[in-house]
Amino acid sequence: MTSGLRIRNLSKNFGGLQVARNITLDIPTGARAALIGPNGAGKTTFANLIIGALQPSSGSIHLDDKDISQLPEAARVRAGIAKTFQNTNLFKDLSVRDNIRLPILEREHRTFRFLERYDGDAAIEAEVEQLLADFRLLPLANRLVRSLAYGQQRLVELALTLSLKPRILILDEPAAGVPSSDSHLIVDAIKRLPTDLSVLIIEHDMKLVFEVASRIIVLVNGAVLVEGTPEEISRDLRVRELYLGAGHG
Ligand SMILES: Nc1ncnc2c1ncn2[C@@H]1O[C@H](COP(=O)(O)OP(=O)(O)OP(=O)(O)O)[C@@H](O)[C@H]1O
Repeated sequence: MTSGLRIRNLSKNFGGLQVARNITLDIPTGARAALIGPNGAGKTTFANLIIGALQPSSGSIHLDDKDISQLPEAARVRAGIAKTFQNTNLFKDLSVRDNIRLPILEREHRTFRFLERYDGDAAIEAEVEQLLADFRLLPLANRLVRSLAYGQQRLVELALTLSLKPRILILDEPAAGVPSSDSHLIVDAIKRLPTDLSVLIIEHDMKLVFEVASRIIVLVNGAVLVEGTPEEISRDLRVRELYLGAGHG
């Protein structure tokens, strides 16, 4: 049995436009992989194929030897594949703690009415407090999300995603919009993610990529140009050409 994500000959066409070309990749359990490439290379499309927001034109995706290629998005979340919540999913006028509690209640199929007091459940509350602690959010737990700095809001998104208990986590531009003075918050949080979680980071910020990734996949025109360790990638002449040329993505 192969543990982790196994992608074979994955292709996607939009009409005549081929945006994923025969992508073959393994993302083993515990991997810290980054997907980089110029604008329009197909990174978001690839992430959407993995989470099931898009169905492939051909090829397969296996998670621990289970073929998930045809599963819809919700079933893939249940199988353990999650992409970070986007800022728009946060309830800005609720506290950080309430925001983190909501997806856990939803996961546990508990009903929660906004205007009623939630009477608590020890196991759920313990999980909420653990996530707050894991993401160093305890000092901010009672603050309204609206009042947080953007980088702190992105940490709340990460904590929310972890409440889904994923096995594969896709971070789509986790530092986008975060001022460089706060990007260490994101880097530190990624470094502290559970070691048995596989992480795929799609990111334009090369400094962040080189700080957290142990494998880098370079996508160009929907195809894998090269895959390797950060050292191999930084030495690769084709990658250097790509990034020294115009259209740095
Ligand atoms: N739903 C769609 N229909 C048609 N073409 C699409 C669709 N979604 C994406 N594309 C095209 O697929 C190509 C890859 O886009 P994609 O957004 O995946 O690239 P990307 O590498 O994520 O780019 P960026 O770094 O700019 O976010 C682009 O040419 C884009 O215009």
